[in-house]
Amino acid sequence: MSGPDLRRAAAARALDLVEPGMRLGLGTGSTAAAFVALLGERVGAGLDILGVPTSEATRAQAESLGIRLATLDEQPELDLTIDGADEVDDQLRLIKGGGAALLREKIVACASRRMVVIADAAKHVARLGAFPLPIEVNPFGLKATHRAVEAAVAAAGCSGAVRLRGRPDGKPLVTDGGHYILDAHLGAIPDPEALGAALWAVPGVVEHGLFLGIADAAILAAARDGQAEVTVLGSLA
Ligand SMILES: O=C(CO)[C@H](O)[C@H](O)COP(=O)(O)O
Repeated sequence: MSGPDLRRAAAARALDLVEPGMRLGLGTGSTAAAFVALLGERVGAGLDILGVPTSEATRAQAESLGIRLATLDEQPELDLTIDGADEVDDQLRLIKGGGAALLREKIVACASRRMVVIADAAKHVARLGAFPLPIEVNPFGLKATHRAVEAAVAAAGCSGAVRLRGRPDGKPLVTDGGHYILDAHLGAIPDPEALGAALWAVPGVVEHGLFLGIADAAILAAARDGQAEVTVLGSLA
């Protein structure tokens, strides 16, 4: 059972939540892409839904599959967002932004009545922080913001390096919104709420990848006896 099989199993369970006429937030990343691919098949078979993508990559994929799309300005209230995550804990707190789409992902998730995470069960952790926390920042005054983020991280009881995310050509990665990403390599985040609040207080921080109190449920797929076993954290109702 491979990673793509598990991602597809979680995505297939999420597809059961989709009803005709729904306005859907479409996440970003390989697991969200598995969901969009399955959704595209259903749309091809006649399902009518409206999607709001969380990145240009998801927009391109959904368009290629014939999924009807809108912007969040055209459709500011959504029924359901399905998205992946980099980590999820028992309280449905998430780290997101490994794919650099955290800003649009958080805006879209918060505009949705429900957000459901789909992921390989390996993303389910006892404590957040092994995955580097993405922090989206304005390019203006990067050095000052970088220092202030380091101080905020320390004030929230965390330690570790904060690094500017680069591209393979060595230049900084630029998000769909024209910002940079600082990745905080913390190992563990003892108090995610305190860290989120501390990061929010830093001028230049546009958004951080802690999704706290946003997800309603997580669909997690693990391999068991050669099959994908799906478990649910929270409620899908
Ligand atoms: O937050 C994200 C993108 O910004 C993704 O949802 C997250 O990185 C998980 O991606 P994948 O499903 O490829 O593991």
